Amino acid sequence: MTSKVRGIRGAVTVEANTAEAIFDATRRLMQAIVEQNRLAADDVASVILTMTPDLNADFPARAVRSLPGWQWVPLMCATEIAVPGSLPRCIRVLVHVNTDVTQDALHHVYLGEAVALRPDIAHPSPAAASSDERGELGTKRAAGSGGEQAAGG
Ligand SMILES: C=C(O[C@@H]1C=C(C(=O)O)C=C[C@H]1O)C(=O)O
Repeated sequence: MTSKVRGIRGAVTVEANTAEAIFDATRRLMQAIVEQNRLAADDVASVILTMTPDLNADFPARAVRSLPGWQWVPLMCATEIAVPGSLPRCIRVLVHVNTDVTQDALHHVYLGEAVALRPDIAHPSPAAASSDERGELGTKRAAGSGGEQAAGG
C-alpha cells in the first residue's frame, strides 16, 4: 500500500482559560489521537492547533511538544473563527501524518463538550476516555460522514 499524508482531527473543551487546563486537555487529546491511530512521532509531518478566542492563557503547542519524541514536530497555533453561538473554550487539532491507513480508517477524536461538534459520527469509546469523560468521548471516521455540523464550530 502507498504511504500518503493524511489529516487526523481532534477537539476538546476546557473549563477555564488557564495554562494548566489548556496543557492538560491538549495533552489528553493528543494522547487519545496517538493511541487510537497508533501514531509514531516520526510519522507526523506537522500539527496545527487552534483555540477559540476566549482561550489565550498559553500556547497549546507546549503540550504537544511535551509528548515523548514530539520535540521535532513542526507546530502552529492560531485562533479559531469566532462564529456567533459556536462552542466556547475549545481547542482543536489537525495532525498531518504519513500513513498507509485509508482515510476512512483514521480515528478523529472529540472529547468533552466537543463531542457535540459532530454528533452524527461521534460514538462513545469509554476505554480511551479519562474518568470524567467516560461516555462522552467521540470518535469519528473521516469518510462517508456527511460532514454536517450540528452544534456550530
Ligand atoms: C465543527 C468543527 O469546528 C469548525 C468547523 C469545521 C468544519 O466545518 O469542518 C472544522 C473546524 C472548525 O473550524 C470541528 O472542529 O470539527
